[in-house]
Amino acid sequence: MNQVPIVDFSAFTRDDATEEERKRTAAEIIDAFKNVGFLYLSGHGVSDDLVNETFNWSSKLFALPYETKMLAPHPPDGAYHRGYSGVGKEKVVQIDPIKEKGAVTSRKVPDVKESYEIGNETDTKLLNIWLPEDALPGFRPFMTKFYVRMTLLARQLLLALGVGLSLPDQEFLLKAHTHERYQLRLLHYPPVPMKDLRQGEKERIAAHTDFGTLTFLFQDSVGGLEVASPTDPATFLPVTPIPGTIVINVGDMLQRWTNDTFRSTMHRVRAPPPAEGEGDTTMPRYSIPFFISPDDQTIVSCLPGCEGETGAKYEPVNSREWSDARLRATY
Ligand SMILES: O=C(O)CCC(=O)C(=O)O
Ligand SMILES: [Fe+2]
Repeated sequence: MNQVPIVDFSAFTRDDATEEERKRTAAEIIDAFKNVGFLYLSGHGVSDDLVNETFNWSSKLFALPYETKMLAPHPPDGAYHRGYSGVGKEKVVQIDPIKEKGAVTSRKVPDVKESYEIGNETDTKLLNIWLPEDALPGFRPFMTKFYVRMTLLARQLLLALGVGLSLPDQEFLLKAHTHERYQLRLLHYPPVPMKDLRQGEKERIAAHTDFGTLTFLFQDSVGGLEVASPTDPATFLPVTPIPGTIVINVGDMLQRWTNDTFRSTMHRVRAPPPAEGEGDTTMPRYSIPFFISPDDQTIVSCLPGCEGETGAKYEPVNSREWSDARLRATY
């Protein structure tokens, strides 16, 4: 059974949506984030054509020769998360998001993936690292357009959270994300021997939590994404691709903001489910996460209404200092 719920977002965003419908949809999102930390969003308004086109650009990018991709190299500083990283460059490690006392697992086995990171084109501090235009003509304007489209969806989701959490200012979270210093990530997991993935000798992406506010993830039809079970965190459940949906999950920052009311759930990418006539090697897999994080220097402290019986569990933290420390640990 698929335990990750599907939420139809059109009942929140439709022009003629009633107050009742908006509240009900927001409540469904809150429930999913409390119980699982993941949901599938349907009715999100990002057209299939646009998503398909984005995947097409992504496969064109990764099909370029390595030397060409390296014309837009990710800087050595992990906190400058822009540009291209080749297979084996990034090693996802899990850091305790709560205690911040360093790595929980000391795993430093490289993931079998390559990635390309894109930020806000209007950001004057963290500039994007693009390929020369003639290496892949049209890529930059397209990705810039897609990025902007995703910021619109992020705004609607942040507003829905304000409604669902009954925040005194429903736009509170929206207002903490005005600079839109988000991150669009193109991921390519090249083919690997099936047995390596099945036996856990290699991973496409090791178990981790995301560290921002929310992640919006588009995945192709290959499969392999797994999420820790809400009832037994040692067991991972498949997040089977559902066409037309976006997988959305809570990041560590939002878990902390909500005083652990929401769950920032561990997830990973392993072997796709066994397929008939499968060979010795997995299919390549492409996915496109879009990460949203608060504005720099946002002080993240318990949201009103999330105190519960214990009161605020955590000291306020500065969002930028916190996430830079995590990013650096990944490189
Ligand atoms: O490729 C995927 O499906 C997941 C990617 C992911 O979890 C991440 O980039 O943080
Ligand atoms: Fe992730």
